[in-house]
Order: sequence, then C-alpha cells, then structure tokens
Amino acid sequence: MPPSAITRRLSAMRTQTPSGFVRLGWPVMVERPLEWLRAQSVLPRFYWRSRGKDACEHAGIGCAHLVTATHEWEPAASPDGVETPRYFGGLAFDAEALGWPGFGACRFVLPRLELEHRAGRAVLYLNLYFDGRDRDAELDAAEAALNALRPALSPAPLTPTGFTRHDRPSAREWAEWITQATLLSDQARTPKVVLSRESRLATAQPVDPWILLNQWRQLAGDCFHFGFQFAPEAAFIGCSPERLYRREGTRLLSEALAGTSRRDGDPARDAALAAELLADPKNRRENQLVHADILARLAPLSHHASLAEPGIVKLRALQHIRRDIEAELHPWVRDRHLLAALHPTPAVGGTPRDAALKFIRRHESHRRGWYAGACGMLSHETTELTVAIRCARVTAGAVTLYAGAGIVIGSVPAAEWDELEAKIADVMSLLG
Ligand SMILES: C=C(O[C@H]1C=CC=C(C(=O)O)[C@@H]1O)C(=O)O
Ligand SMILES: [Mg+2]
Repeated sequence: MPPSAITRRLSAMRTQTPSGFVRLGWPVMVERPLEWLRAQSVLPRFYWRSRGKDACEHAGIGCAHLVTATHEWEPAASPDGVETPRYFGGLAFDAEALGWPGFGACRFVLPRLELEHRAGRAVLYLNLYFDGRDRDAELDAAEAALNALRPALSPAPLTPTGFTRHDRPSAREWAEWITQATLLSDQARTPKVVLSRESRLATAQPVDPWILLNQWRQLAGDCFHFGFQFAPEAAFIGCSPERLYRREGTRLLSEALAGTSRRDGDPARDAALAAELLADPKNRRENQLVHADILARLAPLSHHASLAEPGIVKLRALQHIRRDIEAELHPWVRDRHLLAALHPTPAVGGTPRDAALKFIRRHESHRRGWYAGACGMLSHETTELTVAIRCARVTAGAVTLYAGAGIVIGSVPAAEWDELEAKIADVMSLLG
C-alpha cells in the first residue's frame, strides 16, 4: 500500500485541476525488481537496465501514456519542472516489414507504476498524465493500479523443458546467401549486409520470460538487460552488449560494436584471439563500416564527434571489437532526429542502409520484428537505447532466438554460421 501522504494527494487532486505530468514516489522494500515484476498481473510489463555495474534497474507496469511514433513525442515537463516522464519501449528493425503482432513499429510507454532500484534502494513511482484526459478517470485509473499491486515473489528456477529446434534459414540457404552477398557485383552495391537467422525452439511447457531473463542476465554482466511484454501471448527479452546511443542533454555517446571471435578459457590463448581479432581484415572491415556510417550521420547533428581507438569487449562466449564515439549535439537535436539518423546501424542492417535493407527483405523469410531494433528509455534529460540483439521472443509454445552476422568481403559461410551459434550460446545453455 502507498503511504497515506500519497493517497491524500490523490484525493486532493479530485478537487483541483491538475495538468501535464505528475509523478508521485515513495520508498518501498523490494530487493529484486524482476521478482516484483513477475508477481504483477497488469500489462504491459517491462524491465530495463542499462550497461555498467552502477546502472539502475527499472521495472514498469501499466500504461499512463503511449507513444507510437517518435516524431510525435515531445518530452513533457511536470508543472514544477523537476520531474519529467520516462518512457520505456522500442522500435522494430524495419517499419516496412513488421511481423510480431502487438509490438508494432514503435511503442514507448510511460508506465503507470515504475519501480526504480539503485544501490540496494527501491522507489515506486505513480505516474499521472492529465493532458487531454478526464481528471477523475485518470485518478481512478491510478488508484486501480495501486489496488492491483502484488508483493514480489521469491526467485524461482526455470522449469526444465525439452524443445525441438527449427532454423530459418537452414545452413544450406545461409551458405547461398553469403555467397550471393559476397559476389563482386553485390559487394559494389552493398559492401556490408547483416544477415540473420531465427531459431524457433518449440517447447513442451511454457517458459516464463522473466525467470529466463533473470538467469540470462547473470551470464551477461557487461550488457543491457531488457524485457517487454505488451500482451499475455508474447514477451521480448534480451541481454545486448551494444549501445545505440546514450544522450545526456546535448552530450551523446554511441559506439561501433562489430567484429567477433570466440573466447578461450586459457588467458594467453584468449588474449591471442583478441589480438587476432583486432588485426583481422574481415572483422576490421565489419567494424569500420559501422563507425564510418555513424560518424557521417552524426556530422550534421553535432559540433564535433570523436572516435576512440579500437577496444575489445569480452562476453562469456565471445569477444567483439568496439570503438566508442562521443559527440556534442546541436541544441535543436531531439531523439527523433537521432533515431532517424542512427537506426538501424550497419552493425545490424548494413551499408548503404537502403541497399542492405533491400537485400535483407529479399532473402530473409522470417520477420525480425524487434530483433535488431532499438529499445530502452527515453526522457527529456537522458535517453539510452540498446541495439536489440542477443534476444528472444517468448510465446506460449516457443522460445525464438535471433542472431545475425555482418557479411563483408572475406566472409566464409561456415564461419559465419558458427558465429551465429556463439551468439545464442548463453541463452541456449539455460534452456538445456
Ligand atoms: C547482429 C548481431 O551482432 C552484431 C553485433 C556485434 C557483432 C556483429 C558481427 O560481428 O557480425 C554483428 O554486427 C547479433 O548478435 O545478432
Ligand atoms: Mg561478424
């Protein structure tokens, strides 16, 4: 139950004319936001945690305001100018080839209730949005959300479930695509195209997406962790190492994360693999095409942008080349400009963007939906979005995994197929 000061404020609002955005928060005793989220029956439900060991966890339920097109979104400020709303959601990879019922091209939600967990302390926020609304209906909806709150559950293990696996494309089709994409004629048109595979694991018993996410994130330390469930039938979860961008006011952080090799348990061999990766022409090309594109697209939006030296990101089963990008944006730049410029980057689409999208639409028979899209949190002060890779769609009868690989000159079908396997290794190890 919320403290009486909160219920009193809600009652007082019934005799006032509140406007805009109002956020009421109070401390709560919640240790594990995912277990709190799993207990709630209200949809949508979602979870977001940025990369980095000090990142805050966000869990949200219900919807106080929905944005389905980022060009419509103008960040509202509360009347006191202190609190601004935070929206959680994402974009599909390709708005012209959606698939995935219920997700749509763009869906960002201002949660009705938002749990924020930072450094062991949790605060629950109730969000109210009065613009264009009937005051009493908005207050009724807020009170109903509070009455529907349930206490957190205890951590639960993943129920073991057998599955049968079906890949689209098959290894043979994949080899044909790679051959096609690396033909000289296609290389001239699309020097890089990121091709992907859908692996559908049909399960005998339903898998709880939040239990799966909870275990998955423990294998994926230095990653963004996310989950979105808009309707009972389907949830989208994942642990991605890649930042699309983080914007703090006019300061922008982005990165080129592309180029992959496996890891080795022996530290000396692991370091040798990293050195080989940094020196390998095919992997360097994959990465180079990403940072060149991001820098070119940021140029009209920023005063200056800088590119860091290549570094290695070590994940549990693989390592990637990463080059950090930093820019100072012009003051007129909004998230809608950044999204239009940066999404999809050549780390998941290819380059040039339109030619790569055409190649993907022509060859891939599965729908990417939100795989390779962008997801995270939007707000007036800070926006942070991850590139939605290393992810799964969980439905009643299946867990469907997605993985892609950047195809450039020098790509070998069998090696790229192995790269797809390595990219789903963490979640596969949990499903047994
Ligand atoms: C497209 C994916 O990974 C991208 C990110 C890092 C490395 C990549 C690569 O080396 O091919 C991909 O560009 C995916 O995991 O589905
Ligand atoms: Mg690659």
